Parts: sequence; C-alpha cells; structure tokens
Amino acid sequence: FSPLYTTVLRPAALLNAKSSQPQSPSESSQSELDLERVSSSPSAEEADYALQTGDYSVLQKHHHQQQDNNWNVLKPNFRVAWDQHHQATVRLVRPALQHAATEDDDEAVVEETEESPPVTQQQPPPPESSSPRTTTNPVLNFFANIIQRKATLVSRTAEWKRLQKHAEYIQTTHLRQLMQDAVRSEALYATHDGVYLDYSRQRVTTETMKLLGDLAKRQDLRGKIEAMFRGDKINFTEDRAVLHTALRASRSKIGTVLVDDDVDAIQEVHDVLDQIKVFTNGVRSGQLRGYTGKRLRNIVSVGIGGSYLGPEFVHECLKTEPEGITAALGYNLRFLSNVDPVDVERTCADLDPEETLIVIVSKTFTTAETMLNAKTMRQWLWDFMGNDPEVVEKHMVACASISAMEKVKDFGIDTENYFFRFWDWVGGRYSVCSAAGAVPISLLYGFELFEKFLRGAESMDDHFRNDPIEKNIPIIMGLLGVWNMSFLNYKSRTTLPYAEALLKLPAHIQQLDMESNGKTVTKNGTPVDYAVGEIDFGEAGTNGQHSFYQLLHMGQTVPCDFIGFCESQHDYCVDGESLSSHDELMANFFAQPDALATGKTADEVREDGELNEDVVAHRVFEGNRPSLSLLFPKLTAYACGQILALYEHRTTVQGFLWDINSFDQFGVELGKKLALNVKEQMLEGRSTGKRVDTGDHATTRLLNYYLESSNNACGKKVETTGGNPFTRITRRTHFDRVQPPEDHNLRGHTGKLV
Ligand SMILES: O=P(O)(O)OC[C@H]1O[C@H](O)[C@H](O)[C@@H](O)[C@@H]1O
Repeated sequence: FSPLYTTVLRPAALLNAKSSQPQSPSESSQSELDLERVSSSPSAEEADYALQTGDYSVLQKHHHQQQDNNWNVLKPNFRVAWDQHHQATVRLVRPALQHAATEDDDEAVVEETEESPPVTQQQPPPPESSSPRTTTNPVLNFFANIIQRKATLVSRTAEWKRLQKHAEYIQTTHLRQLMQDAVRSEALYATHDGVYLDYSRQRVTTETMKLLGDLAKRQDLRGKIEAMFRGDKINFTEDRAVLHTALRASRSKIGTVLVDDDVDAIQEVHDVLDQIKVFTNGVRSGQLRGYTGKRLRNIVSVGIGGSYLGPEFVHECLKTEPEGITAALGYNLRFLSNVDPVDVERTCADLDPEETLIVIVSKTFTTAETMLNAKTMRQWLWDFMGNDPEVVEKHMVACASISAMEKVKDFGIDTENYFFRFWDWVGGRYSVCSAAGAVPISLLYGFELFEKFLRGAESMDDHFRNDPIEKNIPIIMGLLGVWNMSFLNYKSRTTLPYAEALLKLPAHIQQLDMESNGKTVTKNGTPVDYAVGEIDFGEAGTNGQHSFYQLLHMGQTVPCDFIGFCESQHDYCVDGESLSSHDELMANFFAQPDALATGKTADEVREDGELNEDVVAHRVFEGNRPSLSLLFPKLTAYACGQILALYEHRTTVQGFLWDINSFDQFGVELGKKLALNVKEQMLEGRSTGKRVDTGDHATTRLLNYYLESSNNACGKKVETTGGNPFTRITRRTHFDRVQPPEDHNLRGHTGKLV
C-alpha cells in the first residue's frame, strides 16, 4: 500500500464502502462528512494490522455504522472496498491538487493518478517546509497539505527516478561480467590515510556512482554535513546539535564551533579531556585509592546501549594491541549492561570490591537498567566496606550529561572530582569519544592511547568533511548503502571483520545504524515511500563462515562489508606451515568476496567432478552478491578511531540522503513505558497474592503464570556463611576461594573407553 492509503484513506474506506462509486468534485459535502469521520476513526496501524492479518475486529469498534449491517457485508471485501475508495478519493481531491500544485508539484499530481511521469531533466528541489497553500474549503486544504508534503519526498525527484531506471538496467547485469571490466575496477576504489576501500564488487558501474553523486547534490549532502560540523541543531525533534565530531577535534580547532549561547564546544571537550587525563593518571599511579587504601585495579563500567556498545568495541580492539597489552598490565575492565542479575554475578563474582572502581556511564542518568545496576554495585560496595558515603565517593564515578549533574550528586557521587560531563549535543550511540568511552578506556589503557584513538577518528572526520564525494570513503559507503537498500531492495547488510579484535564491531554498528536509521517519516513528518534502515548483523571472520555464510552464498542476498588488515596485531608461523596464520586468515578475506560475486555455474559444478545430476542444482552458486572490502594497515588505536568515525559517518550520510532524522530514537520509548506498567502490576500481584489484569489477554495469562511460578527475592534476607549477611550477590568472592577438587568421582569409569 502506498502511504496515501494509510495516511488519507484508511477509515473512510469502511464508511464509503456502500457508495464506492467514483465521486465528482461537486460531491464535496459528502467528503466533509468523511473528513469528520477520518479524525475519529481507526489509526493507520490498526488499519494496516487488519489488512495484514485479516483480523478486522480492531476496526469494527470504530465503525460508525455497525447497526446497518454494512459491516458484515464489508468485512470479506475490505481490500476491494479500500481500493475502490482510493480511486474515488483521488478524483475527489483533484481540485485540491490543481489548486495547490506549483509547476514542481505536477510530478506529484501525476503520481497520484498512478501514471509515472517519464524521467526528465533535473528539477529544482521542492521547498523543504513550505506551508501548504490554502483554500477556503477545509477538505481541500486537508488533502492539499498531504499532497504537498508527499511532493517533498526524495523519491519524487528526477535524480531518484533516474536511479530507479538505472537500477532496472543493473538488474540485468552480473558481477561476473562487470568484474571483467578493468577500467570499471580501476575506478571503483578509494584510499585515505592508510584506509583502502575497494567497492568494485558492488552492483554498480561508474554511471551508478555518478547518479548517486547527483542524488547527493540534490539532497545537499555537503550542506548537511557542514551544518552538522558547524553545530546547527540538525536533531530538530530534540532541538539539539549533533557534534560527536567536536569530541575528537584537536586543540587547534578550539573556537571554531559555538553552541548554545556561544559556548565553545571544542574548548569544553578539552577541559573535560584534561580532567579525565588527570583523574585516570591519578588512579593508575596509585595516588587515588579506594576506601580501605588499596589500589584501584578493577574497573566496572556500568551502562547500556550507546553507553556500553561503543566503549566495549574499543576495549576489545585494544585488548590485544601490543601497546594496549602493556598499558593494561595489572588492570581489569569489565562491562555491566544487562539488568539481568546474572550479569552482575558474571561481572563481579571474582572481584575484590576494595580494589574496584565503578564507572556509571549514562547520558541521562535515568535509564532503568543502568540505575538498577548502579544501585546494585553501590550495595555491593557497602556490603563489603560498610555503609559510609565515602565508600561511594571513592569507588564510584559518573560519566553523564551535564544536565544530569543533580541526579549524579543525589546518588552520592562526588561531582566535584568524580563526575565527567558530556553534553546534550552528543547522542548516546555517537558518544564513544566522550567521557563515556574516555574514562573506562583511559583507566585501563592510559590516556595517551585513548588520544591516539581520537586522532584516528579526527583523521576520518577531516576526510569526510573536506574530500570530494568521489574520493570520500564514508560518503561512498553511504551512497552504496542507499543504493543497495532503496534501489536494489536488499534489506539487510552484514559486517565481517577478519580480525578477532573487532568482534564487537558488528554489535556496535547494529545499534549505531539501526537506532539511527530505523525510521518511517521524513523530516517534515511525511511517511517515506522507499526503503530505509537496513538490518545490520555480523561476526568476526572466519567464525561467520562456519555459521551464516551458507545463507550469504545461497540464500538471500545480503551486501557484505569485509574488513581486513595488512598486518596482524600478533602473527604466528606454526612449525611446518609455509604461510603465517594471518595469511591464512586473510586468504579467506580475499576469497569470500570473489565467491559471492562470481558464484559457480552448473557446468562448473560438473567440471569440478559432480556426476550426480540430482545434486548439481544444489551446488550451483548464483553469485552476483555485492560486497565491499576495507583494508587497513594494522589494527591500532588510531585505526580503531578511523573505523569508528567511518561507520558513524556512513550512517549519517544515509540518513541525510533519505531525509530522515538519524539522531533521535523515539522508537525505544514505548516498550520502556509499558515495562513500567508491568512493574506496577507485578508489585500489585506480589503484594496482594491475587491475579492481576494487564488489559491484554495474553500478557495477563503469561504474567500470572510467571507470578505463580516464581518468588520475589526482594524482602528476603539471604543467609551467607561468613562475609556480610546482607549480601545477595557475588557470594563467590575472593573471601572464599574454592580450590579445584583433587579427586574426581568418575562413577566407575576409568577415563578410558571400553
Ligand atoms: O546513556 P543513557 O542515557 O543511559 O542511555 C542509554 C541508551 O538508552 C536508550 O534506550 C537509547 O536507545 C540509547 O540510545 C541510549 O544509548
């Protein structure tokens, strides 16, 4: 269904089903009646749900004519009625269209009559937020408004339509042939500061890239990038600037970005970085110690989503990096994110609280999971060291938005010395370079290594901001993302780093991209009529090869990002092997993209010796599966920064081209709100012992089953042997180390198979 169905026509289809004959403009009094009913009718979601599931009961409750038996007649023919009404309404609103349409809008008018216009010369961009032209007729205004907004969709531009047309041609090509073209291959790569991008295995030609470049110009990509770097409030739904690039700007750029009331953003960043440097050096040198005077050598970073995934990705990169290994000697860093109490147990069971520093990372300092885990950790510290405010002051620090400072203080954290601020203009999933990543990473690896990471990110920022589109790696990757998703209709995408140290990159990208671009409306609130927001997943190679690559090769087509390194963080040459272990890994990095692109024909299967004709078809690889390859010199802190910024910018480019807001995340709110309701109902059930009613049959049944089958751990003291009687967690601590048993009872077995 086109958005017109869901936006305009959804309820009236029911009402008009009896009179589903096309209406003339003179029948506008009837349409006014419809409009009134539109506003008191089922939501688009309800109508869509009914259409998709065949369950019309949700619509029936809105139906104004339930008494006239119309409903029963209509129900089985709902789709037909809907369709007829669409036609009727298009005729009805034509006067509005004609009144509202400027020359540019003609395209949209034609669209509504479902006759696609021929691809013509470049049109100027439609005004972004022009207020609709008004008539004296409210019905006409209503429809004119909708039509005008639809006319602003990027899919209505000549550039988009040219790409659609071009995609039809590309669908007739095969990468096997395209890869034969040496000139094309030579054109489809880009390099910057050691990063090498080869995108010759994408289903594109140089013409495709040119057309995508035209689209970028049409969407004023450059202007939008500049607005972001400059600190314009491009996250307009939250009235915020988007300035993660300021987090890694060198001191020389101080004074170039001013935010709210002339605050110097880059100066602010460096003030906090200086504070982090002093603090983390203090901890690492032993100057800053725990409550009982012990060195703080365990760091537990408590946070979730953007306050966890990015820092963990960086940590995993540096863990095996030679400089990182040396810097981290004697320290421990763990992440506590899930509100599952088992995560607490897994994180803390073997840690000594007296040697542990808890870093609470939460931009808002209100996120339910993080706050409960923070309280759990505070309890853990108190249980071992006594309920003294100084315990919290010496063992807990916070990285949060400056607007959350009061909450941090109320929690008991020393906001003078142990609070590291960031700002509303840093989005959670873009916050790795803020205190959110800087504090835990610098505590473990030292501030100097974190700075190298920042410099890598800055290098990518400069490239992104300044280099021409055709040489700009993040822009090229963003263009390819839009091409694959919106024109070739590949709805998912996978990240395949051939480096174990990047094992957490796919999870970070998953949040970064899916939370950013998982949207349905453009900036002016118009539903998109093109595909946006890929499903991202991935796994370190070669592990992924033995897991889901079967699907990549023979199932659905999923564009792949292969990421490799010229040099390993650690290479081995095993006795008797002629190639190093890293070469062995990288052989896969080179082979997989070829296999995906080229495939294998039935004749080749036979040539390979498959004699059973029944099996031949099962061994054919259709190929023609797009991928790109990113090659870096070595996975250092610097390269890690480059990778981080590269993927951040790819996401942003796609959002800019799709004309959506990549920087808000209202989609995560509904579930959170419902969880609060459930918590109340749980409490009621637990305290009264009676069945609860959630208002939803299935949830009521399941929740009551859960309540009947479980106990509430709250309010019950757990007896422990030794230690603190109130401690409910981490009973297996350093206080009671258990030695492995010397005798294993093999129950009669001797260990040999008989
Ligand atoms: O840093 P916090 O305020 O605790 O937020 C943590 C996370 O929670 C939310 O659910 C958002 O979806 C994420 O974007 C955010 O990173």
